[in-house]
Amino acid sequence: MFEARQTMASTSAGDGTPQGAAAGAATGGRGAGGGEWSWFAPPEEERVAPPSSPGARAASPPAPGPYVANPDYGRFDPGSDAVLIRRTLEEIEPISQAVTSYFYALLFVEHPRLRELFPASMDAQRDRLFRALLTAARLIDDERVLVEYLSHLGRGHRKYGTRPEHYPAVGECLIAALTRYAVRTWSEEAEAAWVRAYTAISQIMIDAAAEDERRAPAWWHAEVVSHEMRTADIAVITVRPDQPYPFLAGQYAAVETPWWPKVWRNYSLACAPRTDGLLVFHVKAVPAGWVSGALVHRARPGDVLRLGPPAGTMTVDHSRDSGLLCLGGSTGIAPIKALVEEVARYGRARPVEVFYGARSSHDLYDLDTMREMERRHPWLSVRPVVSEGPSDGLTGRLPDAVRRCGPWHAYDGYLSGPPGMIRSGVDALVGAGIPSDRIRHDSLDDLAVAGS
Ligand SMILES: NC(=O)C1=CN([C@@H]2O[C@H](COP(=O)(O)OP(=O)(O)OC[C@H]3O[C@@H](n4cnc5c(N)ncnc54)[C@H](OP(=O)(O)O)[C@@H]3O)[C@@H](O)[C@H]2O)C=CC1
Repeated sequence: MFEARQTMASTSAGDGTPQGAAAGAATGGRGAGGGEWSWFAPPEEERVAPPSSPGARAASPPAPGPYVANPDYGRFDPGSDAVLIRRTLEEIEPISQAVTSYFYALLFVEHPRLRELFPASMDAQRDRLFRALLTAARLIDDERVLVEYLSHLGRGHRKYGTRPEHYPAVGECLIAALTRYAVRTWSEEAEAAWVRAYTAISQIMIDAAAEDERRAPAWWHAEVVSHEMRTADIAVITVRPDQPYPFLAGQYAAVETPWWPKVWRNYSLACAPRTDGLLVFHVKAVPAGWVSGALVHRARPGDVLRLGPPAGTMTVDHSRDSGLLCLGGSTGIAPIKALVEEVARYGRARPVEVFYGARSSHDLYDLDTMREMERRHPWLSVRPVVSEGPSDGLTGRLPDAVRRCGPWHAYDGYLSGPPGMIRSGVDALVGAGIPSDRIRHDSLDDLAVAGS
């Protein structure tokens, strides 16, 4: 069903119950995996792959050529195929756990070598696959956004060691899982639509990865150079990447620690690009958080982390003159601080209003630094907001405090913090007259697993 022009082996999904499947698919435990949706994590041996060229560490050999489905299936039709695909997804959404468990079980039984590419615990991985499918299905008739999303996904998969020849195996097992569970909506037409869609999706991801490989490494090693505890559970961690890390202020990076291989989490960079090349992260250890706990309580200078490529669109648009209205909740102040540094670095004064929220004054762990920046930059105003206890600033919830000030219609909005804060913050900013296309924040789906 799925073929590749060059090196891809043809695979067969089989249609029976995979023996011992559950054992391979899920090992239990709390969610783990990357901070972005992923189907693959890197094989152990690739973690020490040497750079292929002085400038860029390529994780894999050149792509073996375009991946194509059997031409009998024809080209993907965004109109009629999208209808069939959405019908299938609606049917399996309530039983997505069973479908994805079966999918991974089948994948690991049919392709046991692929098991080693994934983290030990598959719980979060299962959710991620389904969310990626839902997102792709939702965007399927918006080609520009879909290509952007899948290209990002394809580039992000390089750090897991994903190769073009992995895609047919995934495709075969996905179709087999859908065949088994989407009993009401499955048909020959539905299957053909899924094959076409999956082929198109894979090709975009493969192409984006291959293009990215020509200009950037798949990951960076980064040595911890300082580790400063700011509260009992928040650390400010500075790292030195092994080669230049080109990013924009306001972006985030996936981080893997040596203690939880193949488990990646997204953290915002808390600085604008610096001349010394160092990067800063603010990390809060969340209860039972594998990566955040390790970064806060275990990491020390000299430890080496891995970083995925920078991502995120919460960046400063220097072609605009409008002010920046920034809401940072707790460690969400990290990218806001980067944005302030970026405005200062660029050298064109624009009003920047920062609302920095936390539960109590004690939790405003970076207020002194923000106040210091405020003293240096007349265009910057920093207002702390606490929801409990005494405050030398505003009290109440962050979005409510912003609503009470203003007017804000001439500002661009930037939000960073817990997903609930971002949702109600967006409502507050829209209510204050800022059009939604001038409001930036990271994807709420990415945030759902970030920081854990
Ligand atoms: N790029 C980004 O968007 C980044 C996001 N983060 C995220 O920030 C979070 C930090 O967590 P944590 O320290 O526990 O945050 P807290 O729960 O302590 O919340 C921080 C602030 O946000 C407010 N807030 C929380 N939920 C809501 C809501 N539903 N509506 C309105 N205001 C709300 C809090 O008010 P109250 O005390 O009243 O609840 C508080 O002022 C993590 O989820 C992390 O992933 C971190 C860094 C970057």
